[in-house]
Amino acid sequence: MSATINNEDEVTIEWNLTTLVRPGPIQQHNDQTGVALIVLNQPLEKSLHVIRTLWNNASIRVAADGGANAIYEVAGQHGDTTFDNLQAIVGDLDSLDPITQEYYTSRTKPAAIIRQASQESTDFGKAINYVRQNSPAGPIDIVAIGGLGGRVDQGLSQLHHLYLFQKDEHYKQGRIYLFSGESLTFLLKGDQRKVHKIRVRDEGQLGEEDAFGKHVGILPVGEKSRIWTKGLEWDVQDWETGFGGRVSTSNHILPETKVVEVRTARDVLFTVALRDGKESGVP
Ligand SMILES: Nc1ncnc2c1ncn2[C@@H]1O[C@H](COP(=O)(O)OP(=O)(O)OP(=O)(O)O)[C@@H](O)[C@H]1O
Ligand SMILES: Cc1ncc(C[n+]2csc(CCO)c2C)c(N)n1
Repeated sequence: MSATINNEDEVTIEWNLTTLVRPGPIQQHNDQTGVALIVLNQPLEKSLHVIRTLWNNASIRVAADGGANAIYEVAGQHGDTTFDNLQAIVGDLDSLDPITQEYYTSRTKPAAIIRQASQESTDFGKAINYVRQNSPAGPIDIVAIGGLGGRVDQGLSQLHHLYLFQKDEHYKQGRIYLFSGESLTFLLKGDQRKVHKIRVRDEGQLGEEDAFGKHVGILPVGEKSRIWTKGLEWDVQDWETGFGGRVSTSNHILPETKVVEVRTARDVLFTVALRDGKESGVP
């Protein structure tokens, strides 16, 4: 996942989504392997299969406060040791269950308990800062396991964190992906000279091997934008989008598309569905 300058005017930003969700090392934007995982406090059982893959692919694994309860409830308390190598629990710790804390601090490699009492930032924010301060090899991409189906303020705040922690136009501090049950969401930095090339299928991949479904949304959450797309059923050119105006939801990746291309004047959220087994992955 990298950025290359094509000519004076055009920059390609590559997003290799397929490496995130298949077993094996993940290639990051800076060509290093590994990714940091942050677990938020949302039910995990519906997407446990993908979460296990993400967990095994990660090099740093952190729970934001009550996120540790969520992993204990789906695994530890049932004798499933998949998540026992949790590295740290970070937050104000008002949600951390004492049984969860006892469990993760008594593993062979105990989790660190990092209490930050501030009531001015969320546990998600504290966890992002912790990861960024504890990645010795430099900037690291983060996958946050959340869920937008809980409280609306918390759900919108999860999206807000994608903006808050990715102010740099070149994602110099690392990219952040939000995995929320049925979809993967990330921030496309706005600049008409940038082409975001989003790989959703590998070359030669057959439809039944697809990790992603066909549904795509492009959401101008912060401000209005103009967008251009290639590879979707309803491609648009210089299309104004804004809340209260038009937004692109339920667009479809075409069956022959391996890489979706998006240009956007301003920052927008791109969201792609995970294949759920019922969906074929092709329209
Ligand atoms: N009901 C919810 N709906 C959606 N996301 C949630 C919800 N509860 C918690 N989260 C997410 O999980 C993180 C850790 O949650 P935690 O268990 O500490 O809840 P909290 O103490 O209410 O969160 P915070 O203190 O960050 O507001 C939060 O920062 C938030 O991103
Ligand atoms: C205007 C304003 N609104 C809400 C909070 C409270 N708050 C913000 S983040 C957070 C969670 C800490 O874990 C809490 C309680 C505030 N400080 N300022």
